[in-house]
Amino acid sequence: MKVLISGGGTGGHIYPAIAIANKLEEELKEVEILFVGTEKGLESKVVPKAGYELKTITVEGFQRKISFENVKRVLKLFKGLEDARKIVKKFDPDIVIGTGGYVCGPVVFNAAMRGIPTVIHEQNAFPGITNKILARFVDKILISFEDAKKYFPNSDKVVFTGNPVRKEILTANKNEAKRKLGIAEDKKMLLCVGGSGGSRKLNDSMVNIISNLVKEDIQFIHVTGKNHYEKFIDKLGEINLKKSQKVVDYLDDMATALAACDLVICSAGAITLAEVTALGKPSIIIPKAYTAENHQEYNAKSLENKGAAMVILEKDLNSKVLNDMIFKILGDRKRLKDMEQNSKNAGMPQSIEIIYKEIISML
Ligand SMILES: CC(=O)N[C@H]1[C@@H](OP(=O)(O)OP(=O)(O)OC[C@H]2O[C@@H](n3ccc(=O)[nH]c3=O)[C@H](O)[C@@H]2O)O[C@H](CO)[C@@H](O)[C@@H]1O
Repeated sequence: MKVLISGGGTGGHIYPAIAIANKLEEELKEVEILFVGTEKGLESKVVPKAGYELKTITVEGFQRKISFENVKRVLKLFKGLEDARKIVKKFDPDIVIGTGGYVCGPVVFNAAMRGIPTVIHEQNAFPGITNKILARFVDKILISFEDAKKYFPNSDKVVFTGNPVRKEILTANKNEAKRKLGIAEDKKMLLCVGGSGGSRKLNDSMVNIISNLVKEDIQFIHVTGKNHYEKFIDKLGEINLKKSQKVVDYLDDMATALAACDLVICSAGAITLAEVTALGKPSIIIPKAYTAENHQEYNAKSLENKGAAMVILEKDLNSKVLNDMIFKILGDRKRLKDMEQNSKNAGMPQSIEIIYKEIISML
């Protein structure tokens, strides 16, 4: 069986695609998988590292105003459509799966026009523009929040599946992970990550908190995001970190870091939250402001309402507020335990099974 998967730009579109690819490989004896992304997107690094072949096409989103840049992007879209047509024709897939991001537009559209079975997965409660357009042409729409249904008029195609989590994360074990990281099993560990690109606001607060974590001998990994790393290290200045205290630009092995930690500080990307809850981790969530329809605040509040997380809005965020919350939660065993249980209850680790069944039912 041949499966073409396309999704990209940010981790939130790429990792669900990888989770689906992993599951298809695990379940089906003979499956050939090809990814289509862009050279510029994170997928050009992440997909080959995950062991899959990636073909790239040229496509970019449009600006919300009339501009010369948009004219160039229209031309790129035509080129992207032509590249996608060639890839789909040559690979001749049995099914095409799109997980969002501009790149999957031309690929999924082309496959649908050829009569190849097509399915899209939407990670957010408020669908992205590409999925909204593709919804008219595809055979099936998989959604992760019941609320998303109202944005898709042909509701007979819509199936609620939740967000898929990679197998390596679902199967990771806390003590094993702590051993792998070479850190103490009996001491608390903090993981701080602002989505696949990092969060400048979160970095600005964390840079002042790290000296307190060092003073209190708390184990941590802080992920700055690739574009923010150098500035962060500059601002941090001379500081002696222990082996159990790390600042990195990106985590290739999220499974180990997430499994090992006792508390996560994160932004509210849908896949990050699916992973955090699949492992039942308590969290302090700082939703990124100005995301489409403010969806990160919506994601974050829904976990806070379930008692799984505490939320700090970016407008209220500063080092003191975050520092106090970290130490308050870490120092309260009962609260940590309750949040852990509530987080587990909010998780949907079975999502990948549901998605797999839906895909198979189309063949
Ligand atoms: C600013 C913005 O609009 N962000 C959107 C984007 O977020 P973003 O791309 O940040 O996506 P998520 O936070 O949902 O997921 C990030 C993914 O990257 C992985 N990861 C992250 C950092 C790292 O160092 N290593 C690593 O492996 C995480 O484990 C996770 O699998 O897509 C999400 C899903 O469509 C949306 O909900 C977010 O709102």
